[in-house]
Amino acid sequence: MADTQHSPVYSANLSYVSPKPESPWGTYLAQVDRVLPYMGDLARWSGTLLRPKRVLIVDVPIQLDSGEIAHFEGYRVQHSLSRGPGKGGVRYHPDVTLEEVMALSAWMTVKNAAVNLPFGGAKGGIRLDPKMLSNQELERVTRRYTSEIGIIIGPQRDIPAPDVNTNAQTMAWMMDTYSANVGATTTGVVTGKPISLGGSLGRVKATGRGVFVTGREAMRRLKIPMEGARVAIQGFGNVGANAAELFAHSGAKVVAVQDHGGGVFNSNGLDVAALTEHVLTHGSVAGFSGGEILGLEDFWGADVDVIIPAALEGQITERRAERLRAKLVLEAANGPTVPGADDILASRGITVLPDVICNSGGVIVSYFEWVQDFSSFFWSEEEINLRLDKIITGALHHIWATCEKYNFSLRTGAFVVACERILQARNERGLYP
Ligand SMILES: NC(=O)C1=CN([C@@H]2O[C@H](COP(=O)(O)OP(=O)(O)OC[C@H]3O[C@@H](n4cnc5c(N)ncnc54)[C@H](O)[C@@H]3O)[C@@H](O)[C@H]2O)C=CC1
Ligand SMILES: O=C(O)CCC(=O)C(=O)O
Repeated sequence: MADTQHSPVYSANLSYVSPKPESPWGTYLAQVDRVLPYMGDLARWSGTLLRPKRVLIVDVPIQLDSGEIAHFEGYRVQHSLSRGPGKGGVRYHPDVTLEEVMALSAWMTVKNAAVNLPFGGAKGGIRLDPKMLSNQELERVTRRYTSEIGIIIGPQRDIPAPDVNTNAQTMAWMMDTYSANVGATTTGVVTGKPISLGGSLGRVKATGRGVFVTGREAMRRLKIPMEGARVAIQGFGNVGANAAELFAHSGAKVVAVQDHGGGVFNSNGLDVAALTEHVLTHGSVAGFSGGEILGLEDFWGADVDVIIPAALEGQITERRAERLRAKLVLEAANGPTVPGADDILASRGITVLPDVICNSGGVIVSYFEWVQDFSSFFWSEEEINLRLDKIITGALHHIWATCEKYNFSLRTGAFVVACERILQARNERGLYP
């Protein structure tokens, strides 16, 4: 499956960002560029994809434990509201920028449409290093950020969720602050909450589960046996660790893992449960005694069948794409592959299962949580996992069939299916006044 080289033609020339081709927003533009020629008359709405609907930058001041006042820059971007309320996570990271959040929100729009959820796309973030803040400081920053973005979020407007360095506790603080500000307990304003506050069973593991389920289906199609398959994973947080557990449980061998602190390798397969325990106590896979040290770049050249980037954007560069030995890349992270690397992987016959389908398990179960909160009727974990499996495999097989029919890469096929739905909705809504 292949298509043409990436060279952005369409650009919205926004005054507030100047993306580089390999930056997250530049990557997103190159991906859209590739599908607009297939949109027919709907392409007249291309600006809907190339411009975020709403961009909010907020100053988040808090008092530190020392008594000092600190200011953090926060963002909430609603890329599209054409198919429903905004939906997408909130990231805490020292490298968060407006441009990154724009790209992440746009990928949410595409993801939600690719799996046909009734949402637009949004994302938020605060530029901070959570390791440098106490739990009390994190709570203060979360509550103040929620109040600042409170003017644009809400259960029918835009529903945040966890992403990198945020979790169920962060969502509980957000839900409580929003509820206090509007004067009513509003569980549906965020998803990924603790179960006791209207959270859904299965949400914590949902993204990793979706990566495993889509990976399993892709492996079947590519005739890569699960039993004994060698797997490498970058990122051992919520997504990477849960995906690792499911692959190991199904007979695959997780031989290489890398996180922000270092890498570990064991050709017989790492003990995933012991590694998870090690990360809980030490904060990183570094120093794990059940494997050898694996160098930063050696991770990308590891002899594996499947490689799973589950950390940050832009990790599979052109140089790393030349080194990869895997047959299949499962994009658990958002935007892990730069456009030039996509072309190299395609020319080397390496299949890339794109983020917008591969990591959609999280937002699918967030959708279930939102629905359960509205009806105050909660489902069993078994029911949730079955419904997740059905939606994600149905979406994957539809996209795969589209790719086979038109000779698209899986990324282009997923974008074609999703963008058609987004632009169709926009077209049918029309312009007002
Ligand atoms: N949490 C969720 O439900 C969803 C997350 N994602 C995406 O999955 C990815 C991971 O998210 P989470 O697991 O939630 O975050 P997390 O905060 O739980 O874990 C992040 C992991 O990435 C590692 N990491 C950070 N910088 C790194 C670097 N420079 N090199 C190697 N590893 C590095 C960290 O050590 C950690 O293991 C992100 O791209 C996120 O946007 C996508 C869909 C949903
Ligand atoms: O669960 C959600 O609403 C969004 C998760 C997310 O941020 C993502 O899929 O990248």
